[in-house]
Amino acid sequence: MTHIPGIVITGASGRMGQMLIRTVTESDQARLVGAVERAGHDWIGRDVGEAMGGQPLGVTVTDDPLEAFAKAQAVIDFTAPEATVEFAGLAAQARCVHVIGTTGMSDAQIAALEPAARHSVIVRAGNMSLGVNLLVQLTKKVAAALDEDFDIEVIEAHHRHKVDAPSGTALMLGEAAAEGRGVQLADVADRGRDGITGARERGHIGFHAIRGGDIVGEHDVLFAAPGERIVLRHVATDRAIFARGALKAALWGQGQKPGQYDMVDVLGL
Ligand SMILES: NC(=O)C1=CN([C@@H]2O[C@H](COP(=O)(O)OP(=O)(O)OC[C@H]3O[C@@H](n4cnc5c(N)ncnc54)[C@H](OP(=O)(O)O)[C@@H]3O)[C@@H](O)[C@H]2O)C=CC1
Ligand SMILES: O=C(O)C1=N[C@H](C(=O)O)C[C@H](O)C1
Repeated sequence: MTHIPGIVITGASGRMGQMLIRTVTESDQARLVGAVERAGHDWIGRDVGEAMGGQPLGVTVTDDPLEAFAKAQAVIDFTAPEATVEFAGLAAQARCVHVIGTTGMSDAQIAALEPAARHSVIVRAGNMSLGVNLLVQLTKKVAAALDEDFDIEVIEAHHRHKVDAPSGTALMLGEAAAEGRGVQLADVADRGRDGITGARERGHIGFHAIRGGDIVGEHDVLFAAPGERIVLRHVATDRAIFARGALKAALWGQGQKPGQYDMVDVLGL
């Protein structure tokens, strides 16, 4: 009989947490075996399906991540940077695949994942959708094909609750553009403009963030030259695309060697 991996969802009450619970429970390739929230959250001790306003799912929300991870083969984690660093250590102890969708992580927080990745499989991406990961590849190609006469700007739009900017996706697209150009993003990134900024610097990559309403996630990569513009665009209208990608990553990670991977590995792009 094929083994069906057990999955724990952290940040179960969040926008992505609830979408992930629906995606895992609707899948015949995975089982929901745990739901984690922080200590003191009013969902702790309740059945997660009932807490979401639906039928019971037979999984009680816990504030003890290690106890939940010990019963699972994968953890899908769309929470907050400090929580994700803590969960990485616990997922490694439990030898679970750790799928990380959390964005806004600092360089130090990303480096703190490395010890865990010696013992477990980590799949991390600022965007788990097929469409965005394809757009990343296209951005790299277009940037490599064009010279610095084309100014590159990354424009993103998200809902009013988003706490980090630029978005993880915008940074992935900026990294891809920089790689295509053969430069380091840190040397050329201009994050937002305000006041007397001076004329645009040739070869720089600009980032701009719009926040409003319930926008799920929109990303444009603009290549603007005198006389013409190219715009590469992705529009997300349903968070299910991220949840489906994350579940795919959790299943792909089973049996892989410990280490850090991304959605390009998972999707074979
Ligand atoms: N990679 C991708 O494809 C995508 C990534 N994201 C990213 O996922 C993250 C979450 O987004 P979203 O769902 O909209 O945010 P929400 O704020 O709706 O959800 C985050 C959840 O994580 C919980 N949480 C935070 N800290 C802890 C902790 N220490 N222990 C347990 N739970 C914790 C929060 O609980 P509380 O409310 O109590 O703080 C909340 O339930 C963001 O970083 C976002 O950018 C989002 C969509 C797609
Ligand atoms: O916070 C969100 O909502 C999203 N976050 C990710 C990001 O930072 O790019 C992915 C998606 O755009 C939605």
